[in-house]
Amino acid sequence: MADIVIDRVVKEFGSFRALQEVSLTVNDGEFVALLGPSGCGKTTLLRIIAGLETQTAGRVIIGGQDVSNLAPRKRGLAMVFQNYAVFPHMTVFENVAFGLRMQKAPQAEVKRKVERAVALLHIESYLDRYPAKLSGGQRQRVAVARALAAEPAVLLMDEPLSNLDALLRLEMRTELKAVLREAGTTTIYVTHDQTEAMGLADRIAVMYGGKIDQIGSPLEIYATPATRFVGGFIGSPPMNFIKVQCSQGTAKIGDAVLPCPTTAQTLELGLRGEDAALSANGSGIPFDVRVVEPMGSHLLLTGSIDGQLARIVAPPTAKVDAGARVGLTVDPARVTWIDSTTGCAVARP
Ligand SMILES: Nc1ncnc2c1ncn2[C@@H]1O[C@H](COP(=O)(O)OP(=O)(O)OP(=O)(O)O)[C@@H](O)[C@H]1O
Repeated sequence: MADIVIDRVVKEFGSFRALQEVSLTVNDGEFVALLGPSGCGKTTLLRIIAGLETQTAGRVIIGGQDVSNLAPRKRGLAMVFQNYAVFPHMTVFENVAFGLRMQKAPQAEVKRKVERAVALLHIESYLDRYPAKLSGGQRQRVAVARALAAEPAVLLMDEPLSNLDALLRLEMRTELKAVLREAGTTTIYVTHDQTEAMGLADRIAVMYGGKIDQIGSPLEIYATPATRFVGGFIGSPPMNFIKVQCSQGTAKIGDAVLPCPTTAQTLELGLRGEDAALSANGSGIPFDVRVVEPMGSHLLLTGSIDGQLARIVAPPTAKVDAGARVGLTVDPARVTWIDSTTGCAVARP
């Protein structure tokens, strides 16, 4: 079993607390993405799991063994980091074969596994080259191939696709998911790209300010964000937050009436742009359209609801002009209610 338990891990750099009692369990064979904005502590947490950084408090347990104080190479894991460290004095073939050679794998097996990994990463034509003669993206692919070839039980990755162009990135993402699933590799993957996290991960841990704000499946964190931060960070366009007056369990916005929770003093309506529909007769929540952007698959409408910024997604052929006031209908079962004071979601009524 290669499950990973992160138990109340704290990391301080001088007086700055980069991680605040982070706990997380990654099941055997599971793919968990650590997602969050720059500086939220993703890389620090990954480096602590790898043993490249020492935690101030807390424990890391891999496959039932407390590895908190073990050297990185004794933790039985493979890593791919952003700076794609490859050995400059080795050819691509020898770089990719490195882990297998360390395992003393027979030559035929080394050849077979290297061939499979390089084919996957589309670097088979560079096998005899040295890293100095490769582009940054190619070197990054060598680093990923090297980690995959050794078929590790645990794989840690920090933005491994960040230097690739958009199309290759999409292709690699799909391939990586297929390969890791097939191999049953337990993976922790750091990214600030929500599309990458949503596409790859079984579960996503959304981090903010040295803490995990929410952990859940991509659909869970999209449909039921636990905090204002998660709602605004996940989804495109980001969730809209509209301050509303709530009285006796109902909120009135224009001629729309929504049931609202009574457990919070001040509330914000969290509304996904794609969960609002243009009403046929202009009734519902009034939305003042300022800019219309035809995106091909949809129209992105930016404007305001009750003077507050909102972005709404409309069908590509909808007839909407900048400057118009339109009405929006929403399904009360699809909105999120946020307690303005705490920034946390409260249960729908
Ligand atoms: N060696 C260090 N000394 C002091 N502060 C550090 C050190 N390493 C990281 N930090 C701080 O800890 C916080 C978390 O850094 P970390 O690199 O984990 O963030 P991140 O979420 O991975 O960001 P990015 O996506 O930009 O890499 C940041 O505020 C960073 O400035």
